[in-house]
Amino acid sequence: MTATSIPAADAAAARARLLELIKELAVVRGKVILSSGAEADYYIDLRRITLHHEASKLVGQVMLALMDDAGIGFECAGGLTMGADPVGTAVMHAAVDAGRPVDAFVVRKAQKSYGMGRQVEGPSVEGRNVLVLEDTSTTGGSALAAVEGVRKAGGNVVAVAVIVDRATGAKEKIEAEAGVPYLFAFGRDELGLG
Ligand SMILES: O=P(O)(O)OC[C@H]1O[C@H](OP(=O)(O)OP(=O)(O)O)[C@H](O)[C@@H]1O
Ligand SMILES: O=C(O)c1cc(=O)[nH]c(=O)[nH]1
Repeated sequence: MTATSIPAADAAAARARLLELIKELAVVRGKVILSSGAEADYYIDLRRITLHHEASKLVGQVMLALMDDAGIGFECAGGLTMGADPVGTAVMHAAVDAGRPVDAFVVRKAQKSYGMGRQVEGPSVEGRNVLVLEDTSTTGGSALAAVEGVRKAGGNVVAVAVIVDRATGAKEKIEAEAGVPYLFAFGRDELGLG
């Protein structure tokens, strides 16, 4: 299996169609309160994409191609529940379709106090190369919480990747605090939000 598992033309077509769908379905203009408590002029509701019958598969293909293009390999993919959950499973399915046994995982916001008492759910990430995913990032706080949870569980975080970057400092913060590369599939300029 070569590093690039999705043919370039297919990856480009998937990216173009996903961009169309994000613009059509996920971009909401108007005043909104964000997860951080800050106010913004627009919201990108990527749950309308990651849980969409057509877009979900494209998310997996686009994020896998993003990592392949950067030459970053990984064995597990996931992030902080819940925005990251369908991104992780989409990447898992795209990787498996390409013959690569990538597992997905979910980082709980708090460790479970009963049952297995885990914060990171799914096949173990211990000793494995882990890609931390998000649908989007503003302050980078959610992605950093996921990185912390994965590291506590013994995973080796190789990168953080998001579908849409809002250009609000998440890249700088994550790269400085987590010490791993931050990649994104689409910038806000491409969504007409620059
Ligand atoms: O970079 P940040 O400032 O952390 O903001 C980005 C986060 O905000 C949204 O999730 P939200 O916190 O609304 O929770 P949800 O995933 O449960 O919807 C989004 O899915 C990211 O996880
Ligand atoms: O910062 C956030 O809370 C946030 C921004 C955004 O565009 N989309 C989203 O789901 N969350």
